Amino acid sequence: ASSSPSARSINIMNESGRRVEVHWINPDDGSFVLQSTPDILNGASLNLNSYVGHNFEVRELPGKKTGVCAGEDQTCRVDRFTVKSTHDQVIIIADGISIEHTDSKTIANRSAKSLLDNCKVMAKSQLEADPQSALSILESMGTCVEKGVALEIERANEEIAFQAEVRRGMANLIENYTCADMTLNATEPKRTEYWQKRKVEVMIDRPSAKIHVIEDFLTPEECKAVEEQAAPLLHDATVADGMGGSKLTESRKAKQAGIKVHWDKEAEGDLIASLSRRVYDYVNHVLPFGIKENGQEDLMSIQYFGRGLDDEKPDRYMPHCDGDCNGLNFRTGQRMATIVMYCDIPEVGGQTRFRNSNVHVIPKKYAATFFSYIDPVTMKMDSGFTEHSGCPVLVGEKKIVTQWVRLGVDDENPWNSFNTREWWASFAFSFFGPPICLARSLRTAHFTFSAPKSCVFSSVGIKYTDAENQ
Ligand SMILES: O=C(O)CCC(=O)C(=O)O
Ligand SMILES: [Fe+2]
Repeated sequence: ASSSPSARSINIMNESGRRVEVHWINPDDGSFVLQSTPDILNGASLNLNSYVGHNFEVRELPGKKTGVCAGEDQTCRVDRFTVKSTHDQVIIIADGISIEHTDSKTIANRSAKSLLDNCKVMAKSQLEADPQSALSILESMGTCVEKGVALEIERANEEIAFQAEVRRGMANLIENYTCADMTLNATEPKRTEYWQKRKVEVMIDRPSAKIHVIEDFLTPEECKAVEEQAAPLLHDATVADGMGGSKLTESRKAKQAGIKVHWDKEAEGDLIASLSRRVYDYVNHVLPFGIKENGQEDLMSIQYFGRGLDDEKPDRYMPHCDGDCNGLNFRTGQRMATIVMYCDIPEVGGQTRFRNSNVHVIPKKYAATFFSYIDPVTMKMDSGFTEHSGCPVLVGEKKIVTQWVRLGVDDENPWNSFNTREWWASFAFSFFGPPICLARSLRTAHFTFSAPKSCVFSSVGIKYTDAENQ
């Protein structure tokens, strides 16, 4: 039951000075069902598992010695509450059996108020001591509030960091189990919307992290067009080996090919151009950036081939973020959204998993997973909720088309003029080039141009990665 989205765990605290009991009010017939055995003594609390919208009645009980209640004319006082949709609800039964319904918002308000009250007291006593000191009082009031707020934020950040670490640790542990669990159902959406008559399942909707699954995003014909253009260009997905070349990587095992979009043929209905247009239309439907195709990366055809259930090194894409997911500021020209479109679905494996969000997408033919990792208001990047993986493909083939979407690119500043931080660092090094890189670039003469910039200087922690390899 606790997995139902309307399930809420509520904490009832008795601060009334009296003994009370709590009844659930059955909406069908209005009958009362006692929830508290034994009675809740003053100072005690009760934890209830309930659902949003459920109603409860709190009743004062007669004193054990006096045999009567403390209300007017010895009446037993009652109050009611309804379970709200907020999480961490705390019901406080206060003096006079009056119910205070608190949650994270009211608790925050309360702590803000007490912070301010403390500062006011300080200011007041300062003012009494020296009525002429208004300006300096204003200053110390400001400092007082600032200190208090900073302390609160620091505490909250510490808590967030702690929780994130626990969450990451658990996600690491369960990655392989969840990919291997073929009985695991696709995650239930938070809500369903429609876009151009297509069903959109909203999986998470945070300011800096959104994940949508869109049905029938592309057509069989569009898939075929991409596949045909990809066929002669397919190559192993690689990352730089740090020695001036590239190598196969454990983190990403698949074939891929960049798919150029012929925008000049858009007007005549070119399939790939109209698919690409739809991608940008969707991005602009979700994000307020007015993204254009100019300067963006090509579409990417990625193909995973199953080699059987006991393949020890199956095609897969290990957990990664497509752009920055460090919670820091967006950097111009970098990726901030992705659409993964599913053309061919494997028989076993190949789910797209967002392990930190517990979002598990079982690909459907012609559907797409959209995710964005930027808060368009603060321009801060996601802090890991959109980290994702393509689970091992064991039986059958998985063919997807991915568009990594950047912000801040145009014809004059195309995506490959930005590249990553690491690229710039190693590019700078390529002019001075430590001996090992120079030697390498001489040895592989035909790679002289590209070799130096792929040098890895692990001793100084600089690594070359190109956009494709993220
Ligand atoms: O294969 C998948 O489901 C995920 C692909 C992916 O992560 C990407 O294309 O960036
Ligand atoms: Fe990815």
